[in-house]
Amino acid sequence: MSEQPRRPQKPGKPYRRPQKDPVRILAFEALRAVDERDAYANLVLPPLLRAARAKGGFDGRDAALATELVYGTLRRQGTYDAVISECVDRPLREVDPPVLDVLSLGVHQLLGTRIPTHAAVSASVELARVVLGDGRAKFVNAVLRKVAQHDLDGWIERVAPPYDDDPEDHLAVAHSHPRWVVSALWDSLGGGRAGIEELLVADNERPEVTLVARPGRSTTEELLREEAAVPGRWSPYAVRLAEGGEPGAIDAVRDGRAGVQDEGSQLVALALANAPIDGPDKAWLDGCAGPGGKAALLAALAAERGALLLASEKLPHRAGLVAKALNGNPGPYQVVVGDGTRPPWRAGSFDRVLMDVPCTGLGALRRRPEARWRRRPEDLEGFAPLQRALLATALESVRVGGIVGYATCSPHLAETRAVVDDLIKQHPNTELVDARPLLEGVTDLGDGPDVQLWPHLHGTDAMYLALIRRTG
Ligand SMILES: C[S@@+](CC[C@H](N)C(=O)[O-])C[C@H]1O[C@@H](n2cnc3c(N)ncnc32)[C@H](O)[C@@H]1O
Repeated sequence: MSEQPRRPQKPGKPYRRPQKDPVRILAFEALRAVDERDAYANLVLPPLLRAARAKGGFDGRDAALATELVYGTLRRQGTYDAVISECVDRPLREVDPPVLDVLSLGVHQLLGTRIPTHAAVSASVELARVVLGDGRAKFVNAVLRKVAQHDLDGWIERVAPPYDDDPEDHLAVAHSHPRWVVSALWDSLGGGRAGIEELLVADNERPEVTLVARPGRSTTEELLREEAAVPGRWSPYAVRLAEGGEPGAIDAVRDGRAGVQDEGSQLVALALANAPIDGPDKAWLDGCAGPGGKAALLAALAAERGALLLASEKLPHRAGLVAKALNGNPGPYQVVVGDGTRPPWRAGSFDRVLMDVPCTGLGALRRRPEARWRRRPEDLEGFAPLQRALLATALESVRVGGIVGYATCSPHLAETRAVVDDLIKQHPNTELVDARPLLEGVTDLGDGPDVQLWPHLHGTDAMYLALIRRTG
């Protein structure tokens, strides 16, 4: 018996397994960790990259792309959220966070990299198929096709209010900073549109890696023998690493004779060390020393002068990092666990004191891509009493004629000038010292006497330094 002829089947699309792209899967995992566990990208990423490289089939270029995708997506999240909002039919808070992460990664590839449009969309859809499933991959595909209709400038024109209507909101959306941060940076920077825009642009760029050759332990000549090394801009101890230079591969860094340190931090330590004082110069204090970058430079400079550095830090594990950074210092030093608001040392016992106080870190946004979204204006209220108490300790710990450096890695006026002005008023036997001449060769330092460094003007973090002499 012959079989009844079957009705020809409609040829369905054969199922194709999603293509696993290790770079994008890793980038997605890092974003999830930052989102879900409040992790820091700069801490989450290195172990993920190490594990991927150890598994094999993941080279330096893959690592560079994964890093760019994670950092770029986080930095530009404000702009990208505004774009995605225009392309989905519900409020963003109703989009599942993992879906939003895949979309943001896709938007960054479309609007913030040179990856061709079709590759950016198809790689994102494949990623969605792997980590979200086929159904949601269709949604990702539809949204990203809408995003691909304009470039970044085109989108900014559509989603940011015109500058003339609302300058701060325009800058916030266009340059992906929270509005309150734009406002605070602008207050501190002063000036018109050009300066603040340059600053916001600089905050969105990847900072160079800068090394410090700790005096007496290494030299810039030694570091400059590295292939990727070029001289620093301002600090006589600084060497910059061009793209691709790996500090961990440098002997002097591995054995602590040199370290990774932004030039702004080097300048702060140098200015304090070089400020003129009369009388003895034997005892130096770093009252907020962890993790020890400035302490290591100060200790090396102190050693050249036969002075001792006491490095104090409240948190034991951070004091441990200080001890590691100072290990091998050619001169005398001591590391103690101590609360700077209840100092275990006698008043008036130091010739030089650094208080590099805990702060919002708004001056280091280049390095911590997610920090701008985590900080809240209320954080300032939390830091204010601690910053004042620590500066008060510094002013009491220094001897008459000695010098205090008050530093923050934030340019927010509430953490810089407001603290210094209050404390000078409360301690009549103190005076501000012009810090500018102590930053030799550094330009654009404003009216003084304190100093505010800026990423767009100096290529450094936005470090602040006030030098204060105790006069009685
Ligand atoms: C901005 S960081 C200092 C960075 C350090 N100077 C460097 O260059 O590596 C501030 C440090 O102060 C510490 N700290 C916070 N409260 C403190 C207190 N009451 N007394 C002493 N240190 C404190 C924090 O744990 C943190 O390590």
